[in-house]
Amino acid sequence: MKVAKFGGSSVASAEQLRKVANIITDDSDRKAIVVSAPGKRNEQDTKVTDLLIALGEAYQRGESYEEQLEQVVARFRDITNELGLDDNVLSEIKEDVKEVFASDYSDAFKIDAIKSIGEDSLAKVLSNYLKSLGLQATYLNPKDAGIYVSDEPGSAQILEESYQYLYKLRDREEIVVIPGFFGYTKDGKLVTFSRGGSDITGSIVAAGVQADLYENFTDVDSVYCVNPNIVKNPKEITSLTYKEMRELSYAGFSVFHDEALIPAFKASIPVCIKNTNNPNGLGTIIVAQKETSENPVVGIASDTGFLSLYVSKYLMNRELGFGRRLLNILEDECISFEHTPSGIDDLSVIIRESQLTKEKEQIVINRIKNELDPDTVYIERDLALIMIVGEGMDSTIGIAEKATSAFAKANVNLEMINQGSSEVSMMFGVKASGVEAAVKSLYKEFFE
Ligand SMILES: Nc1ncnc2c1ncn2[C@@H]1O[C@H](COP(=O)(O)OP(=O)(O)O)[C@@H](O)[C@H]1O
Ligand SMILES: N[C@@H](CC(=O)OP(=O)(O)O)C(=O)O
Repeated sequence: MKVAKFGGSSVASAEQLRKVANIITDDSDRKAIVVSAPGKRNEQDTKVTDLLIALGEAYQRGESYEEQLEQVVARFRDITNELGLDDNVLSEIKEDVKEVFASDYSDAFKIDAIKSIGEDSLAKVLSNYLKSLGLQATYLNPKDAGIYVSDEPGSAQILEESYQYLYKLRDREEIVVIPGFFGYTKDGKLVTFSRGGSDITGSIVAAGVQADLYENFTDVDSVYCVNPNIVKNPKEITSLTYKEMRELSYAGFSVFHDEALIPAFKASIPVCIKNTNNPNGLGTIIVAQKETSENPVVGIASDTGFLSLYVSKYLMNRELGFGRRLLNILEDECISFEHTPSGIDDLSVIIRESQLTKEKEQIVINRIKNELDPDTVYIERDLALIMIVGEGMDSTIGIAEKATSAFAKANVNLEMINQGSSEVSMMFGVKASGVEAAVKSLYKEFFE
């Protein structure tokens, strides 16, 4: 049994859904289908999820959301009209929106319920389309599938008990079409995963049914060794390990959600990234172990939107608990952090900028000054992280030298270097303005 997940670009229009249906009918093992909301039909288009988020924000501002609602309905009307399907889903969307806003849930849960309408509606449309083609298919809501999650709106975590319910899907004769991106708490509240979370649903379903393969269909032929939006026509990756993909997707390979690997990894299920527009291509297979290749580096990922909280104090290393108290302040202020490179008398905390708003920044700085009495404390924003990844790196000499020389050739200053204890990756912090030049230079150094 295979689980096939189709991302937003694969379900963006009737034309794309015809391709999806062909892929499903091409392989009778593709019995569990997970779908995202319709994505962009072209560069200028807007993802349905982004339209729904705008609708929710208008509601929160107390403004009319009719325009956004009509845009969402129009996206589905185009699809149902072109595929010759009934348009019940259009009135259901309007009903769902009305019901959500009339509920007594808090705004956070209301927004999650609104965000989920894209996936939920598309899953209904796809199952209707498959049935119109004569296939035995059924829409299955995540609640009925048994996808139970924590009540953390916008960043749900799967509850382990879900897997026992999902296993029962193996007994179904028909193809089940499950909306990605969300699940339900045990007391029935709808909660979404973080953005891009339909990848997570696919992995959870694959682990639940103990699939032979989790196929993730997107709009590129494979995972490339660098973001194709930075380096044109980069080399393809034919295979990589879960650990390598986890590090690369954490550090910016948005082709696959960085939390989506965990369920498949735990259940030892291979993942294959394929292109809906070229489904017979080999794609990229993600497995537990692979043959070491002659190039110890498999990929170079980069992501912007980070900041560094820098604290220095003479004899910091002699002050027991200094680091813990600093991190406690962040925890108190509900700020998660990414990395903490440190020196003898100083400590940097790398944080995603979205975590530290300007108002929170002043609160944190004042608390550090009052509670830790540092010599200096300041925040440096507009940082980017670059990750060089490869299982073979830990036994290869000279990787750091090649990397630092690539930065020098690009005339990009290094703000930070951090070698992951796993030795599968090496991380560099640079100013966001230099990230593209640095990545291009690193690609030249390691892949050309
Ligand atoms: N290393 C990479 N390899 C392939 N694609 C990448 C990589 N890094 C970023 N991407 C981007 O990820 C996109 C696919 O992810 P996404 O937009 O989420 O697709 P989907 O709509 O299928 O979910 C590609 O179109 C590409 O622009
Ligand atoms: N539609 C949701 C979930 C998702 O996974 O989308 P996509 O498969 O298009 O990345 C989002 O935009 O976050």
